[in-house]
Amino acid sequence: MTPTNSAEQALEEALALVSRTPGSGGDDTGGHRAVAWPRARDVAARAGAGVRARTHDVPLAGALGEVLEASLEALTDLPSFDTSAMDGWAVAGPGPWHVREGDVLAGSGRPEPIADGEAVRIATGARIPADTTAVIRSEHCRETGGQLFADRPVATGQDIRPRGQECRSGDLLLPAGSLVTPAVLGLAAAAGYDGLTTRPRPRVEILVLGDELLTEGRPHDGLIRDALSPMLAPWLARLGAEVTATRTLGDDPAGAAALLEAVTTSTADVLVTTGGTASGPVDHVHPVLEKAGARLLVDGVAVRPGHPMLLARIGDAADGRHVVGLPGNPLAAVSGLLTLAEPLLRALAGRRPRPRYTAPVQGDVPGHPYDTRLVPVRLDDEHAVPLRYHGPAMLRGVAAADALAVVPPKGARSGQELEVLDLPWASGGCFT
Ligand SMILES: Nc1nc2c(c(=O)[nH]1)N[C@H]1C(S)=C(S)[C@@H](COP(=O)(O)OP(=O)(O)OC[C@H]3O[C@@H](n4cnc5c(N)ncnc54)[C@H](O)[C@@H]3O)O[C@H]1N2
Ligand code: MOO
Repeated sequence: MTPTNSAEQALEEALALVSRTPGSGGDDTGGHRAVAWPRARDVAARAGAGVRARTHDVPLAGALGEVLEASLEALTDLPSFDTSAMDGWAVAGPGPWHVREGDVLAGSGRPEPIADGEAVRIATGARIPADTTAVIRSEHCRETGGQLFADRPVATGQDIRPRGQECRSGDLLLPAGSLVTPAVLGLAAAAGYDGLTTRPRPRVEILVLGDELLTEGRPHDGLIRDALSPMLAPWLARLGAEVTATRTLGDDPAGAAALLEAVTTSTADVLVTTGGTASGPVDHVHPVLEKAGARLLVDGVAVRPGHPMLLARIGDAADGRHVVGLPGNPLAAVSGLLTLAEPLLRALAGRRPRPRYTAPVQGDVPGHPYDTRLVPVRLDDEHAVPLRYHGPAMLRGVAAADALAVVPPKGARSGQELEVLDLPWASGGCFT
């Protein structure tokens, strides 16, 4: 073919540079370049950790799901004044007490000091009048004839939360590196913060490759619905990414040129591509990466499904951007998300690796001779229960799943403990 425009010319040049095809996935080993599944995750995590950290100052609500760049130190004592822990009466000295008119309410100014032998009605959260010796809950006393009588012994200091009980101004509340959860937002607000300094979410651009993809209606005439665009943006957001765009590119030269353009000029921290990772006639990902001077960090993983997945870096380790190439088969793409995208994004966001855990599998699970398998499972109280419809092109199993079980090469016996990768919505691990 003679290139007819610059896009085609760029593609021709890219293809001319290719000296190899990706790991020949049709063989039993997943191709000689395939790395073991645990190593692929490790490489992805290290790649993310090697990138120079960015920080930003955000209003509290914007920090949810991000990681604290600096330690969180209290800007105030907590509580910041002596506080009533109950609705009832502030009293001074031994009873019975003479009832003073007026209520001491939460949020009001400094109350008058209380005289010895006096009681004043007080609300939970109100400032304790000076010289108060105890608070008596309303259900533990009676008021008659302007006098207050306690129904039970009164201990000095009872139901008073003293200033600084939880922390003093300047105390370390949380170390740098902590994940900002809803509870952390609450604590930060209580401690006087309006905003936080955090690591921003990694920005991700999604490029869905394929000529056969429909964006609406039913499949027809050899065309199929694009199952990945609707799935990937929310999934990546649950993994902690800020998804800047999802674009669909054709398998034609213009699509390849657009891919090259995105790989070389995108401002996203991570480009996630789908499809085009294998060795078909229009599988452009490898040639385009080569043309862009990308360095392949992972080129095929010994995992089923998903073995043609790849991870590449554009630029140097500290300031570079990454490309995660997900295979086009939808469950294979999920496998790539959990194998490469998740550890990479966690590390870029400054988050710790996810805690590992295992569950005993229900029933024998066949294995691949050499490769790890990721199998959709439901989690009941005791077991990981493998689901049907786990073929590379199927989403039916994973859509009903809580997690993917990691089945080692050669399979697992019933009851064997398998590592379990929670799906983000099942574990609630990210707050988006
Ligand atoms: N000769 C070989 N052929 C293939 C190999 C191999 O090793 N040697 N590996 C197979 C495996 S395994 C996978 S996985 C796929 C990976 O293919 P690509 O990443 O190049 O993806 P495509 O060829 O573009 O598509 C594969 C498959 O997925 C469907 N697809 C693609 N995008 C979408 C989407 N957005 N929504 C729904 N379905 C999508 C596409 O129609 C194809 O059916 O390669 C095998 N071949
Ligand atoms: O490995 Mo492919 O990823 O089986 O679908």
